[in-house]
Amino acid sequence: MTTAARPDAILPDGPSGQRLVKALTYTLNPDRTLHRYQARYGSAFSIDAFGFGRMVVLTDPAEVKQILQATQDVIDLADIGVDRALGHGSLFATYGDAHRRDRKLLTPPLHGNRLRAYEKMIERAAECEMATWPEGKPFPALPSMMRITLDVILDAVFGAEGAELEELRRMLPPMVQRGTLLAFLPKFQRLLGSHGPWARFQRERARFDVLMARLIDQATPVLDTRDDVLAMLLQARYDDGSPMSHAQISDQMLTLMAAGHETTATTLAWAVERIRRQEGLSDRLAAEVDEGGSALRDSTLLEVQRVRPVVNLVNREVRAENLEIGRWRLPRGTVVGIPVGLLHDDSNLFGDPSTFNPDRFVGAKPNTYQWIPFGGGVRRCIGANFATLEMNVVLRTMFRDFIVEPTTDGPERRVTRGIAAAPGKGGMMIVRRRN
Ligand code: HEM
Repeated sequence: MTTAARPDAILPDGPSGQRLVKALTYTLNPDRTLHRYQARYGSAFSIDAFGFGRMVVLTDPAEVKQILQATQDVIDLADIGVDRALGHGSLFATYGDAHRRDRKLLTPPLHGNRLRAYEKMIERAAECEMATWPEGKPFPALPSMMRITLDVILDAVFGAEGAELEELRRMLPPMVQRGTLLAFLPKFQRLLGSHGPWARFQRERARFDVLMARLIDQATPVLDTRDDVLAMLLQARYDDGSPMSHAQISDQMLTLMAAGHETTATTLAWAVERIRRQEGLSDRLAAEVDEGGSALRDSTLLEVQRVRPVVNLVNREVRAENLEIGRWRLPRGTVVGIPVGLLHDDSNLFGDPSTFNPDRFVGAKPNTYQWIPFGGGVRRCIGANFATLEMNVVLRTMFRDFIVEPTTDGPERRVTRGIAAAPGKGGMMIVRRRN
């Protein structure tokens, strides 16, 4: 235990020495590093991480629950300058009351009955991509899933068509990847001046705003005929009757794309990777589709996200003068990390945690503060229901039309891409069309 910075602070111990080296070690292999520190320091430790600086990592389920349940004046998302990439209006760059107000407007288009409107469209996007799949030859699932989830977002969220659709489809994935890197590594922003990645990102962002202005102009006269998220946001009103500004809407649309595209596609690639390694599972999932059921598919998705969460760490920053939590006293400004994988690996929470067992969730709902691939509390992923529906429809379409061949290959290792931790080979798959 150390008492650091402020004399009244009580922070957990952690590795000392070269901070840059430690941060790099964590970035290159977050899973192994976090497991190692947990074995060495116990349920709480302090580490260095790019973008966050010194961070207190908590893995005790009671402490994690306390963090996720706390109000936003006590602890909120860490401010790591995400606005540089996503804009000041982004849900990731607003806090407290401003965040609550914006979240209230963004929630309806991504929940409840609205989701049903997207189901057919998701199925069409999946069918279109799957029509290109080769039979009997290995190929990685990830690029294919990335194309499906991109098309779904551009349709369901942006309502994009024609020339704008084509341009957004081309520009958004590399732009978001550059933006994420620059948000986490602000020093790169000065690199190479007007020829560097930051200048390029700014040009792309300006072009994105032009395209958004066009999409808004196209949508405005026909709002009542549209059911995409953009059209709903244009009609949404704050409690005082005012609308969201177009600049804010542009920031939110980029945010939804950045948060929802790669995460959903990567989880689907893991689903393929895990399912192929579980004897008989592929056949059981296909039989369930034929019978019109979904219990095993739902449960498989929950279990894939337990054993292979694509977001490694949920972060918060203490806003209160002091936060007393368990043995610790965390002063204002302390960044707290909740390592999703370590919680999911806790044998007190999940029996035989290292075994992939899709049946464990059949007929059993996971605990919201223990199964946390979507984070938790007032900051829980706003797209969780949308992503769950999308993943479900993609798997249903896949098992309806294809036999997914099992494999005896070893597990693919986790590699961190821009935002998500992906299977190292992209989730290799071999399929045959069902007749
Ligand atoms: C499997 C897919 C997905 C995963 C694993 C995932 C995971 C996460 C996680 C871990 C967080 C942080 C939660 C926290 O701090 O407690 C988050 C936040 C967020 N996600 Fe997702 N997400 C996914 C899909 C989506 C989709 C499809 C969208 C939108 C269409 C989306 C939009 C957002 C937004 C806007 C936030 C910020 C919420 C806020 O701060 O209030 N996500 N997501």
